[in-house]
Amino acid sequence: MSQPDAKRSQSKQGLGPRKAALYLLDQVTGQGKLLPELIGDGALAHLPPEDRARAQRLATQTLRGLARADRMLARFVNRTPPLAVRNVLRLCTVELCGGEAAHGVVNAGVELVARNKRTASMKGLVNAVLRKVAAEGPEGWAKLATPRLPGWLRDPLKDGYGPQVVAAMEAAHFAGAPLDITAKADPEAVAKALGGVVLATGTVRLAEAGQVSSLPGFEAGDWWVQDAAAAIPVQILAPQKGEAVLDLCAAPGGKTMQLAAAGARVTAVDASGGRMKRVRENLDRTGLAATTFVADAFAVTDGGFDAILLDAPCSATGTIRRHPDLPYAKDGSEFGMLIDQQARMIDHALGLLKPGGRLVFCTCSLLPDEGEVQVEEAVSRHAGLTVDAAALERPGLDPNWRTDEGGLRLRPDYWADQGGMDGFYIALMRKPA
Ligand SMILES: C[S@@+](CC[C@H](N)C(=O)[O-])C[C@H]1O[C@@H](n2cnc3c(N)ncnc32)[C@H](O)[C@@H]1O
Repeated sequence: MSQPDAKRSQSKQGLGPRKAALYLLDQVTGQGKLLPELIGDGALAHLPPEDRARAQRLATQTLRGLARADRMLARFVNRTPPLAVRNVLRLCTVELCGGEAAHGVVNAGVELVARNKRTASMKGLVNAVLRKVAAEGPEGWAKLATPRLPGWLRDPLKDGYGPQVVAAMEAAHFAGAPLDITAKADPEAVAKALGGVVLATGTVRLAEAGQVSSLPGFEAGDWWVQDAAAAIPVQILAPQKGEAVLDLCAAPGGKTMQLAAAGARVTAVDASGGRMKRVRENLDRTGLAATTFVADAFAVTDGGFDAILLDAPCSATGTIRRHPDLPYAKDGSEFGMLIDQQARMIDHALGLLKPGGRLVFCTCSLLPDEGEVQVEEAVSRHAGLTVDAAALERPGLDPNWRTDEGGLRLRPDYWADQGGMDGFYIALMRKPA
């Protein structure tokens, strides 16, 4: 077969997207890589747009259902096969149990294993196992337990919240997430144009999204994608027109745009040049203004800001609904470094505030050590520093979400009947005048 013919035949069988999805799965589960990194590095660049979207969807769905797929496969496989074969079985199990036609999926699974010299000898096993999975189908799948988080994350979360809350978080992770949007000016008008609903905090939510860049108002810069929880830190900071606000870890810029849209004079800093490029593109698209710098936060020495937003680098464990790769790519070994860096960033940010200035510290983490504990400890390190719990009295923010030290704890299992929200921690601190 000539090369173009071979490509056409692969695409017809759906092998191209599945092969690419498998590459992503192997890299996440075997090499600890994150999907956005892999995709950013061009892992899917060789595919046409439709196949690219399908590959990404397959990898994401497989990771979201991975623990459940393993549970089903354990009934039909005696000895754990090598990772490359296991991932073919997982991918096909998720497809079969999602209602895909058995014939095509089983054939594709066998073909994928057969094409690889290292796994070809296992095609008989794959065929036999996938036929059994196909017989179970969506009904058998629905009877299995909700996928659990791996122990490195489940254990600290159980310590922080108890087993019932962790189970509710896991159910929210498994349910996935809708598309959330922040309107530059008019949420009602954006919701009407996109067929979405306006949530109590002002975020526009769409149940079905499709291609984001082709939605009405994207090109015109009327809105940007931002989880409902991620939109709350700037609401709590409540930037005023003309205030000098520093966004210390700004990329890709969702919060920078909120600050600019409120009329603040925004300085946006991020250590990553590549990510800061996205901030500039986002500002250009939305016609909003901010001064941008690529710099380490600790290298920023010009202070006197009215307010600072510190959306600190963290474990990102609050974003698993949207990033099911995270539990499999990470292992918790970064926690200590991140917690130490967050504390130092809080101290540095306080030095850049004018007397009486406000600092919002937030992380998209579920770990109290990256939230509640950071603020408690900051207050004990800095005489006169206060936490302003009154700043949390805002539309849509349930008083039950408040924490003892005066912050706000958001969890993926909140608003479960409306599609959930990312996990976040947010607190507004005031420097003494
Ligand atoms: C949670 S993300 C920020 C998200 C952003 N605020 C938004 O709403 O779009 C954390 C950011 O911190 C940046 N970062 C990590 N270490 C940094 C440092 N030492 N100085 C400045 N930025 C840093 C990362 O590049 C990343 O973009």
